Amino acid sequence: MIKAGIIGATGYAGAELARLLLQREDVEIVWYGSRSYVGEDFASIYRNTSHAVNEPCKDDDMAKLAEIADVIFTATPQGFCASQVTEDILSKTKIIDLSADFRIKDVDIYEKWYKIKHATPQFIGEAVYGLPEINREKIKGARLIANPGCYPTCSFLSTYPLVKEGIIDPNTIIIDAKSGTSGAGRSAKVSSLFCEVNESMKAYGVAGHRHTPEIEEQLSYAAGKPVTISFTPHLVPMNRGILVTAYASLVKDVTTEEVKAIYDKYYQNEYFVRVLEPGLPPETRWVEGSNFADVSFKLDPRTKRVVMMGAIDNMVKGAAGQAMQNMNLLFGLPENTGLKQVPVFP
Ligand SMILES: NC(=O)C1=CN([C@@H]2O[C@H](COP(=O)(O)OP(=O)(O)OC[C@H]3O[C@@H](n4cnc5c(N)ncnc54)[C@H](OP(=O)(O)O)[C@@H]3O)[C@@H](O)[C@H]2O)C=CC1
Ligand SMILES: CC(=O)N[C@@H](CCC(=O)OP(=O)(O)O)C(=O)O
Repeated sequence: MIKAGIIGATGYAGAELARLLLQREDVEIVWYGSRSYVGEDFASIYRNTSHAVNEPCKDDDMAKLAEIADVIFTATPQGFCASQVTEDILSKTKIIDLSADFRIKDVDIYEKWYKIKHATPQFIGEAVYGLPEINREKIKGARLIANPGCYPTCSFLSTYPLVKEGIIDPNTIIIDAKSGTSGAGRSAKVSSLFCEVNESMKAYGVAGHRHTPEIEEQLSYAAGKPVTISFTPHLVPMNRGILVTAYASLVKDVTTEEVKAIYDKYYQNEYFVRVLEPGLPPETRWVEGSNFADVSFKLDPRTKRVVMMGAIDNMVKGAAGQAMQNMNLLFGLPENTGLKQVPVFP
């Protein structure tokens, strides 16, 4: 039995993780961590877990949790995990951090984009970027996993094969992304209110969203050289889902069949990445509630560009599902254990 603790269980990502972990016979959730609801029944906050959970929320004491948990998930705001982790904790348990604290290798870049001082930069080097499709072997032996951001997961999976194969000029990549409102978390903010979001759409974080350096870093590894991209996220009036439409200039003449063969080369053995027929646009509704990432592309000979597209559920492949995929790897289990859900529709 894997004993798992969730700090930040009362947030959207943490509660989604609890929902996924509760379906498993081989995992026991030993800690539902919270800031605001300590002592209150978790199932009274997330009533979808009534009859499945009979536990009060606990605090966010990572050191205490490390004494009893085989794995700790931190689904907490930026800065929390970095402020808590110690060598002692890492010697007793494994940490999967859903925040951005350990995703970016250059601490100066992290501090510049997140506008907070990193409390434990000594652990950044050993943290493994938890995108299993790319870093599977490294993840298996890690103590500290940096679970990727939702936009970076979808952006990277959509563009990676063509960057890796040198088919496109990576410095011409423009990523247009849309997210459902759950991506903004559960805490009260004017920008997340019903009347602010419903029946409207807007770009935000234009030319400055903090996921930009995370996407650039991962694409730079794939390209083998520094990559600078344009990334514009949009907030759309739906609960879940991320849709990416990315554009880049082709550097050689390629056919649709050749590009499809490249996507298949990288993803045909990936359970969670579904390469659609060329030109068939991914839709968020076909991945909702699942850990799947649907990707596709269309060549545009007129502009000599390719349009790369992807869809994920921000709460699952973009957060909790990917975290559980990483946990499976850490514990030597088949990667899709507990994650074979067919997407919900309608
Ligand atoms: N939502 C999403 O789609 C995704 C989120 N993430 C990341 O996951 C993390 C959680 O996001 P999300 O669930 O959306 O956020 P929420 O705002 O919904 O939840 C935040 C959680 O952290 C707790 N918390 C708040 N402040 C503190 C603090 N100072 N110290 C400790 N715990 C605290 C909250 O406790 P309480 O409410 O009990 O006070 C709550 O459980 C973030 O780092 C986010 O960037 C990553 C990918 C996707
Ligand atoms: C719609 C919305 O607001 N989305 C969030 C992304 C949340 C997330 O996954 O980002 P991190 O894990 O990197 O914090 C945002 O743009 O900040």
